[in-house]
Amino acid sequence: MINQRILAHFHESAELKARAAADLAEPIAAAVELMFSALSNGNKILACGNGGSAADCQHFAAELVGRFERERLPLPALALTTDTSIITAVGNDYSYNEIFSKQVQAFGQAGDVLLAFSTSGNSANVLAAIDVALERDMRVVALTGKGGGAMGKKLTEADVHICVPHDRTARIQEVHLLTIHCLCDGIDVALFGGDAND
Ligand SMILES: O=C(CO)[C@@H](O)[C@H](O)[C@H](O)[C@H](O)COP(=O)(O)O
Ligand SMILES: [Zn+2]
Repeated sequence: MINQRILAHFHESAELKARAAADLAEPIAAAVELMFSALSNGNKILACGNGGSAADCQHFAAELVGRFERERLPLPALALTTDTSIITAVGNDYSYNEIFSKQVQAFGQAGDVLLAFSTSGNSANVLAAIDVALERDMRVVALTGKGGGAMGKKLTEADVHICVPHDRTARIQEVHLLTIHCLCDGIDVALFGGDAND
């Protein structure tokens, strides 16, 4: 019984990844271009999301500040999910919906990129962060699922929407993680050309 369920998880995840590749290659490539151009201009990437997506933000920032597969200088990426003092103060004194938007107000500058994760596309604190980012002339790379929700409707032509074609949060998150690695690889290739494994 449990083995059947495990097999089903693996099959569903593999099937989604294979099916989504064709749809997502283009927006992921656009996101690499947008991020590389921002980094090349001295701008930075701020990342926000809740729960599993908070972990995705930290995973991405770690690979940019540390490294992905190749040695290189640290790149400026900041997860807005890690400072418990800021998160608890803003959550307590204002509202949980403002825990990311206040940080975008504090750290975001024109030309920076907001990497916004939400599997539903409907998390209010991520939506508020996008509002502030757009007000500040930042670009947004949105990783969503379930049709993109309210986030999909907020984005402009200058932003990038990577929407996983699935309705199950766990499956969407699994494709988001693969996407993070594609973004890191794309940035390394833009910096150095070729591929570490060529
Ligand atoms: O990791 C998971 C589920 O796999 C959860 O922690 C999940 O991230 C949380 O329920 C989030 O609050 C969902 O928010 P969102 O993806 O809809 O923005
Ligand atoms: Zn999860």
